[in-house]
Amino acid sequence: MRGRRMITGANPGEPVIRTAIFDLDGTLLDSTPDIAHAVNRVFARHGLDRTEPSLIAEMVGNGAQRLVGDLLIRQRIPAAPSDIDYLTAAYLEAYAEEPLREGRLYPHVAEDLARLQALGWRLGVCTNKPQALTLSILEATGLGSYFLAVRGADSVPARKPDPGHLLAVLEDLGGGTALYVGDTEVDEATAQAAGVAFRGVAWAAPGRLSVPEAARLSRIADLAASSVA
Ligand SMILES: O=C(O)COP(=O)(O)O
Repeated sequence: MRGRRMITGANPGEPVIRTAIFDLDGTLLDSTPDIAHAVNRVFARHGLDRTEPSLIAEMVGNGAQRLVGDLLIRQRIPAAPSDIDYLTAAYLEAYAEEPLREGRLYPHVAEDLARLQALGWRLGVCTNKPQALTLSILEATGLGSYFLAVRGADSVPARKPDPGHLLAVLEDLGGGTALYVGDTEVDEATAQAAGVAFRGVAWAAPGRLSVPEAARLSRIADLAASSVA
């Protein structure tokens, strides 16, 4: 064991899990204000409607392209794939200018990741954000050093809910048994398809998870206490 403290499973003989992979938006970081700011800025430039951040929070999780496409559908704007490509590129460019404007880590995230790391956990990120933006945000929030593997949507052949996305992060971490921690149905479906145990966070937006509230993590550090699948 690499950690200073021995973690034992609930029942003797059950495997002890010390690998955790995290979703980013809505799980580690409340990025809704920054996503909303960037996408609304670009939409306004093209005479399109503004969308309330609270509604955007319900739509994030399937990547930038899908968010832009879904916002256009909501506004009943017929758009060719090339229009969606163009607006997505403009949105991501605007976002990259201010990767951390008003976005904030959820309470205790940094200290809890530090605790898991100190206990010898291998930690990774599996997000549908683009890789470069993900790395900028991890650096800006000071979380970068906790993760041994990070994969954004454009660093794999197919993004979440394709199980290959999560499994690529797990392979980067050396394989074995892991937990995936997320806040949306996309994360839940990805974990299920990959055969990885899932933990939902207590601060997920209403209606996005089927995991009962009582079974959700109220703190990330709670993973250390329930590390058996
Ligand atoms: O959809 C996105 O842009 C990112 O979402 P995720 O970090 O929850 O995967």
